[in-house]
Amino acid sequence: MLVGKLMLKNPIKIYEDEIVTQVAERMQNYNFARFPVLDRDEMPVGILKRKYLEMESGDSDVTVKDIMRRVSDEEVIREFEEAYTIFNRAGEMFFVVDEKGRFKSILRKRHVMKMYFERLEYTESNLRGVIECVDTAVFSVNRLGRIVFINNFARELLGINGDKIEGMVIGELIPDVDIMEGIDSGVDEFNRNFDFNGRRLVLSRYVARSDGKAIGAICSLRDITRYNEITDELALEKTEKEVLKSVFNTAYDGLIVVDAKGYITMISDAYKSFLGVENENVVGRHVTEIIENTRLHKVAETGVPEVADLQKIKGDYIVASRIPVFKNGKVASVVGKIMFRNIDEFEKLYKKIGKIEQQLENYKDELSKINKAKYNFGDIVGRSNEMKRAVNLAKKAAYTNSNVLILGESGTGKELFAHSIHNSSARRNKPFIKVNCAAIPDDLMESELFGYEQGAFTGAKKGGRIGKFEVADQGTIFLDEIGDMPMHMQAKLLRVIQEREVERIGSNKTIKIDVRIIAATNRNIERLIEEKRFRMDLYYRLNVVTIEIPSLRERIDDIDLLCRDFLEKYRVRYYKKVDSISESAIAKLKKYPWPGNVRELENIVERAINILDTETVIKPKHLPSDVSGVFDIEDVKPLKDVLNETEIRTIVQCLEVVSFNKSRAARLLGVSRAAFYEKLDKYKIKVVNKTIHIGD
Ligand SMILES: Nc1ncnc2c1ncn2[C@@H]1O[C@H](COP(=O)(O)OP(=O)(O)OP(=O)(O)O)[C@@H](O)[C@H]1O
Repeated sequence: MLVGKLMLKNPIKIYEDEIVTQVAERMQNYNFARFPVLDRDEMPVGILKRKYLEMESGDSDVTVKDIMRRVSDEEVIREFEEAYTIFNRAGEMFFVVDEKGRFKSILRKRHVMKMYFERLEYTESNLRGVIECVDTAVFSVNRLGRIVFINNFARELLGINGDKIEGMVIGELIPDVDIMEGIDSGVDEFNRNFDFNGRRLVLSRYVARSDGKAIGAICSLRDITRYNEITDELALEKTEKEVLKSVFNTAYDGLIVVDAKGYITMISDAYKSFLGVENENVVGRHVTEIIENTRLHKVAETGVPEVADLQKIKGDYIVASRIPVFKNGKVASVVGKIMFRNIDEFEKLYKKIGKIEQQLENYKDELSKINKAKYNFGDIVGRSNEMKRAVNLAKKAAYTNSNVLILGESGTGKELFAHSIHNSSARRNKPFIKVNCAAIPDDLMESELFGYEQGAFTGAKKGGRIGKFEVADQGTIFLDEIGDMPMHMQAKLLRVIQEREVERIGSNKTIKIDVRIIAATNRNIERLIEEKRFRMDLYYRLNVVTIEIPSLRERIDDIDLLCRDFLEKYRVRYYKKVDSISESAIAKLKKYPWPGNVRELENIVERAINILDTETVIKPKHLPSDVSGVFDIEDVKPLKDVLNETEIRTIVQCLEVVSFNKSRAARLLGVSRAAFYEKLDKYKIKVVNKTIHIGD
């Protein structure tokens, strides 16, 4: 502050030659202790104390000069000097003079001090405000390391609060760092990193001095924990950007990125060379300058993606996709991609996809044919009461959703019933899945029925596999030979029936399923339960409806009907002229005990039709000798042939029973797999599409 600003506006002046009594009278109304005295050239000459004025009352010729004290040089100050310079001078009142030394006014030390103090106060409060506002922790300590001032940011960072912080020793708050170290040498210190309560802080210390001596320190602390994290993130982002850049440039197809206004920000080398601008710097140019018929800038405006759009560039059609990229709800950029450089390539691919789709449809058709039930109740031949009862019960069961258990000897038509029930039920248009429990090795049964996830076990197929229950969803699953199901699988099956959900092997997700179960067995299931080889609880779940199919022995009268049916079936199949079966042949058939039931009868009729030559009526001689009991001289065959025929028949029957599972057939026949294959080869027995062919 300059003196001129702080001096009195209207100073009182007394001249040295004035008569004291007159001056005393004039000064009566002014309550000042001292008055400035000037000569008549307006130059300061002395200081007159009021006390002296009052003491001189009667003498009329005493002048001011006689009683004043002479002014010293120290008491004179120029108007453009700094006012604080008076603090080091003696005296309370100072003469302010112009550059020629002429009196301008007076300056009182008290007044100047007050002004400076107010200004200091103002500055300090401003400073505190600023320090509170900065997002840096700031605190100051005295020489002893006690906190003098600390801003809120620092309190927060150091995790301290309360009024008593000022005065605390900083070394107790931050024990790991000696903030006062080297303070006496007056050295400032910058960016000392240290860890504090799991955060990374940076300390800077400025030494506060007075008269060249350290009197304390002002410190700032910055938390760079997040900064360090950001640095790491940035490094990662940089790597990702590099990867993106190289992907961009190695992509076979053309790639381009434009900003929200359509200016190119990235373009792949492949696209540049396609456009013939490989040697130009096109980044930063508007896309319309570089690409013919482009719509990238339009997509930037509309924000609507365009996929597989035809675009003509240099006379060629290309297929382009334009995908907008949004940031905060606005288009930030658009990525353009030429999917195929030439429409011919696209067409080729399109045709290829078309072919694959067609194949897929064919496979789907095949699959639904495989998963379809073939037979209906109309295919079940039988007039006997037992049979009629079984069919009626099956028809009633078809209308419900209940599980069905079909019991009957081998070849009695259990599968035929299962198909018919499904085809008459509301599920008829949904899958019918047959599982032969006897033909699946124990260790594969779970994956076969419930499927597995990719990587569930060594050898598991990529992508996993769907189980039969899932395939049968909404439809029917036919569990044939249920009596052969291993105990551990019975427990799992029971859970599926109760929970109505399956869990693939290797998965912890359950899949809801809606499947009707029809189970069948030719085994005496009650005995299996007694022998603890079949779970009673599962049995009760399955036999909600039990259909018992009579053996052929029990319905001998149906033999005529069945024979007529099979005759018709194989006559058509083999293009043979066959009229009928003779009464005597029927009589023979009715006497036979039929261990193989209807399947055996069907095989015998088929065989008979095959061996008919010119005759058109099947006679006893066309039946196997164990059926006909007829043994003519013509029937006598070399033992070798008989053995061969028996082997062929046994192998064929066995294969049929085990649903053509060769390993199981070999096991049942008690021969090694290799020996079984030799036999198949010897007799030229082949299994094609679940049908047995004998001969070349
Ligand atoms: N009542 C019937 N009417 C017409 N054909 C029948 C009849 N019963 C069985 N068949 C025929 O007999 C053959 C065997 O029938 P199916 O496979 O249904 O018997 P299955 O009891 O399931 O035998 P397995 O217990 O050996 O599996 C089939 O070709 C089937 O068409």
